Amino acid sequence: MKICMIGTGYVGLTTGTVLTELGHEVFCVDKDKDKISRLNKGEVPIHEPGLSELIIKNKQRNNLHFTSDVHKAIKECSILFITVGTPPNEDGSQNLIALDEVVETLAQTITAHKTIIMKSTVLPGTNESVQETLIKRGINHGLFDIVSNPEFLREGYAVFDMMNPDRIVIGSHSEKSIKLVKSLYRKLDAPYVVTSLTGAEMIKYASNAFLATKISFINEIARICDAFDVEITDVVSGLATDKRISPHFLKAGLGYGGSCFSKDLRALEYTARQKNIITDILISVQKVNDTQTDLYIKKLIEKLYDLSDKKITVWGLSFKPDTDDIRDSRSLHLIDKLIEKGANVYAYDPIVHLPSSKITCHQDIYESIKGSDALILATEWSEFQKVNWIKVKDSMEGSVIVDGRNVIDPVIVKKHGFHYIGVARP
Ligand SMILES: NC(=O)c1ccc[n+]([C@@H]2O[C@H](COP(=O)([O-])OP(=O)(O)OC[C@H]3O[C@@H](n4cnc5c(N)ncnc54)[C@H](O)[C@@H]3O)[C@@H](O)[C@H]2O)c1
Ligand SMILES: O=c1ccn([C@@H]2O[C@H](COP(=O)(O)OP(=O)(O)O[C@H]3O[C@H](CO)[C@@H](O)[C@H](O)[C@H]3O)[C@@H](O)[C@H]2O)c(=O)[nH]1
Repeated sequence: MKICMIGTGYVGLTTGTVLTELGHEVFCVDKDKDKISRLNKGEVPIHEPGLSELIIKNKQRNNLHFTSDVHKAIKECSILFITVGTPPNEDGSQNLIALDEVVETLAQTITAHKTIIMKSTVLPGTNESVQETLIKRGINHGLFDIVSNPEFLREGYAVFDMMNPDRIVIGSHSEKSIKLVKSLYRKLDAPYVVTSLTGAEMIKYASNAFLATKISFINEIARICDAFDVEITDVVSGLATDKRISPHFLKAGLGYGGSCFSKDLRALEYTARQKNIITDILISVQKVNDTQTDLYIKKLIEKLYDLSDKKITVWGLSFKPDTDDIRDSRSLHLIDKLIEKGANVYAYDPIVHLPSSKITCHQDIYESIKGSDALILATEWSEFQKVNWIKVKDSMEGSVIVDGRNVIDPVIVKKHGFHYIGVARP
């Protein structure tokens, strides 16, 4: 089947590429001409394990194309995916500028039947309003169907998650469209959840809200554990064996970052408020997350007394390992707070190099800790677990390590003379 992917970002590029792997022909479109030109030259604009290999393979097979000619791509294909960004506005509401642009393009272009599949995360009611707009703009109701097909991939595992989804959610009342979407994914082994347009939209928000709640829950429990000198990892082991709880998403740390959780929780809270629903749980989840980095700044101050003019090294800038994405990264929040306190911040990340005048970014991990008073591990790249701690200790001026992700073995670093501060790890 011929598919047009409108928006070639983390989701669009991965979805488009995986769909070619499933046997379809895909035209990935983006209004960012530079991105399209880089992709056509063979450059992959994002870091996502396994993605480049699949792009190269499917470009060679001539079933993956990159273009900025959206009108032509829409005309060419009867299946259109929408994968543009839906970032937050200041007040938490959803910024739909990109989606509105796409709808306008659709209104100008559609002359033959299209199945429009919404993969961008949009609030309940958005797909119905897209439908109404197209009709108002003169597109006959019989010329298109809208399906909500939210995406659940995690960055860093995007290809794996798309190939091995836990479920495929389809929101539609049209039997024909439901059949069509199922046929797109027929090679995947996953259960389908078929519901209404708004039902599918809501499933996406409820999933992210639940996952973020698990993280803030365990971070709150970690705060209590810390006060009682209880090891959080023991508590999690005890919780994880209960099948009703599950072992996943219970890693205490600096909190959740990334382009989705904070944005989606704020949008859900905002839209609920429009209906006079006060989302006490969602508000608390965000409050815990927003204050989580402060706890570790406080612990650092307790050790170093004053951060002004101290040299602090931060390892990890991306919001999680195996991605170059720094959107809402906890590491960057932490760095801002360190700078506010007068610290000189040095950083190292295996992929991300920030051209910032506020911090010094090193390309070599050992260079980054030379003369440092303290080291903070903010993102758990696997490289950090293989470092030579003797070399690190010799290079540093001080001996404090803040392990914001609980991945360093405290026994080993203490043996090398470090003062270890983990997340509820007495
Ligand atoms: N990133 C994730 O892990 C993830 C996972 C699931 C769902 N989502 C959702 O998917 C959507 C996309 O997220 P993303 O991270 O891929 O965003 P992104 O910012 O990486 O990519 C969006 C792309 O759309 C392009 N674009 C904007 N307006 C356009 C237009 N009018 N025509 C063509 N292209 C246009 C942008 O140039 C950009 O390349 C969001 O709604 C997000 O919430 C993201
Ligand atoms: O136990 C955990 C798990 C995650 N995190 C943090 O939570 C954030 C988000 O991690 P993760 O969910 O793995 O990455 P995302 O790529 O943001 O994926 C989330 O957001 C996507 C966008 O909506 C959804 O598609 C995914 O299902 C959902 O997991 C990161 O900062 C992690 O460090 C923790 O602190 N503790």
